[in-house]
Amino acid sequence: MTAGLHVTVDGPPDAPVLLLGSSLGTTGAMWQPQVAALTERYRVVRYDHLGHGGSVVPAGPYTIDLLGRKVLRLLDALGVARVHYAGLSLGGMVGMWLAAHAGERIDRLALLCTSASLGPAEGWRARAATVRAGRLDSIADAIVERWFTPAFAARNPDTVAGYRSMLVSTPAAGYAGCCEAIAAMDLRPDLAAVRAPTLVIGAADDPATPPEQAAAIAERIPSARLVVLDGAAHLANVERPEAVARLLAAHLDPEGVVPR
Ligand SMILES: O=C(O)CC1=CCC(=O)O1
Repeated sequence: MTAGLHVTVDGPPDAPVLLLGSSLGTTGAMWQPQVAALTERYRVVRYDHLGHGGSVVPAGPYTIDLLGRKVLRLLDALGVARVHYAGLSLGGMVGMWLAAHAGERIDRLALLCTSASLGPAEGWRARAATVRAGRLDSIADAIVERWFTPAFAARNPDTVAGYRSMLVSTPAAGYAGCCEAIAAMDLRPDLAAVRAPTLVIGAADDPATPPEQAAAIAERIPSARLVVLDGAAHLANVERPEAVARLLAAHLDPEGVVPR
């Protein structure tokens, strides 16, 4: 645990740091499909959001600002001045906040299956209340159904079960606190301040943060490029592991060799 956040670090110690932020109800383990490819060139640091995985669990509600400031404290504690950052969904929301509010710390940015404003707020507050009442398990199937396409889920029942298990292991206060952060979030006015070269990845079959949300982010960030992946729902890095690894590698090092 560093600065209250659980981190997993892989890759060469002297390589540039790539910080990975995961989605609501997952941990840094969510990024496992990309770790082998990305550690060829980067020191890959995966952190668990506040209230998730092995990180500390304050009572909440949280805000995106609070989640972002925790990441800045993490970078300070790790002694890292500047990083590349890739985040999926909630991880992307924190990434937008970091790039807008601490742009000097973010080199290149990748935002996957995320949104700058994800209403309706009442829905997120109702989900937080359900989870605070101890009923995350009762809504887990409906949540996970949006993470994977039906075809992928039919072919990979064990993978889906593993992610469901990650979801229901999330501390209730942490999950609810992050739902409340999303309810209160509007990052749209911040996006014009993002200076980092940015890759925005949407997924054609993502019902949680549909590709229109990715397009809306890319329109507002001055140096953004948009890619929409087909054959994937919300956890596009799990359904399209090689495609996501290649897109990230090419974006982070445009002059470099893209992994096979
Ligand atoms: O799990 C969901 O409901 C979809 C989602 C929204 C933000 C996030 O990180 O995941």
